[in-house]
Amino acid sequence: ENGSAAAIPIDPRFDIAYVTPVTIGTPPQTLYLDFDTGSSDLWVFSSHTPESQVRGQRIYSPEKSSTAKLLAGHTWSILYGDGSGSLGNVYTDNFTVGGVTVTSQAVQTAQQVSYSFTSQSEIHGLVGLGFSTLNTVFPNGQLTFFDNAKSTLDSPVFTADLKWKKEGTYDFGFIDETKYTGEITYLPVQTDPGYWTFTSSGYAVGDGAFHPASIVGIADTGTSLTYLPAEVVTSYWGQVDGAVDSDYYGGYVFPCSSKLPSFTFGVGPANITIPASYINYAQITEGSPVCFGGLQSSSWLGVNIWGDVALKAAFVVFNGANPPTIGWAKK
Ligand SMILES: N#Cc1c(N)n[nH]c1N1CCCC1
Repeated sequence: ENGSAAAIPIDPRFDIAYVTPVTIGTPPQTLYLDFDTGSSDLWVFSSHTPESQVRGQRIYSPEKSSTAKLLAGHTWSILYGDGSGSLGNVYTDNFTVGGVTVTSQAVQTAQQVSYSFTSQSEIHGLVGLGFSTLNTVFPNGQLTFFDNAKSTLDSPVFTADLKWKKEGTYDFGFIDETKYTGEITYLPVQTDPGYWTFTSSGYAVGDGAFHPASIVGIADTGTSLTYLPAEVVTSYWGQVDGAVDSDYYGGYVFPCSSKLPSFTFGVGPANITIPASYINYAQITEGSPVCFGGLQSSSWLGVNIWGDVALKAAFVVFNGANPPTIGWAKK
């Protein structure tokens, strides 16, 4: 059975993250979760989360679900690259997204969440869509929703059609030809250690010359911005009057009134152009004349990340066949 679900920006001012409605258990409990191709744990705010750490989030209560089963002796603990994290225990239960149901999905219930999760009331947990090798459940790692659902889908794929300041969609099991233009270019994926890792063929700043390069990075729906090698972002921000790489603000900032160039990245023989508006990410604070860039350096990260700023410029196919590939199309 195939499916389709909304990817809703959690903030109307800028695309910090997207959430998607899911139902868990019997009778169904609806939560809005962050679908994240950069991790592989499905965890939720729950009746096991201390009240002091819950601030408006919906919670999953396994004790209210007749189909919930404790996965005895199993725990989990995850730390994300931005320093946020969570931990807890594990149940299996019915899990449905956009009409696709997995009857015994490992649902990781949070017993602790870090403050950055407590402070974001619109995100009720995560659905990891990375490879199951990254799952943190101990002693036995669990399968992602996609790995569990794959065999029931017409095709072992899911697609991401994220949008700038608008609602997009995640589709499961099929490729909707109405969502893109031209051809889809498929690239090989390196599945070790478990991210959707691919190699971009280069970049161009605005209408400038294309610079062939091999940029190895991960396609990560759970990261707001895009983080690329210093030489790439330096050549981009070098074209913007008043842009500086600020220690104070933790990245490239620029006068909000500046005209930004677009950014084009290569996908095999094809390319995707990120409009300048997507790179004019947000004012530092409400009403500030200083704006934060959507393109930042990856040098302190140790990995290049094609986050939402890049993904929303394309229609992206996450092909879970053997071997997996990743497809990119203009839209
Ligand atoms: N850091 C980080 C990160 C990432 N690279 N992918 N998803 C992430 N998060 C999901 C929720 C919090 C951080």
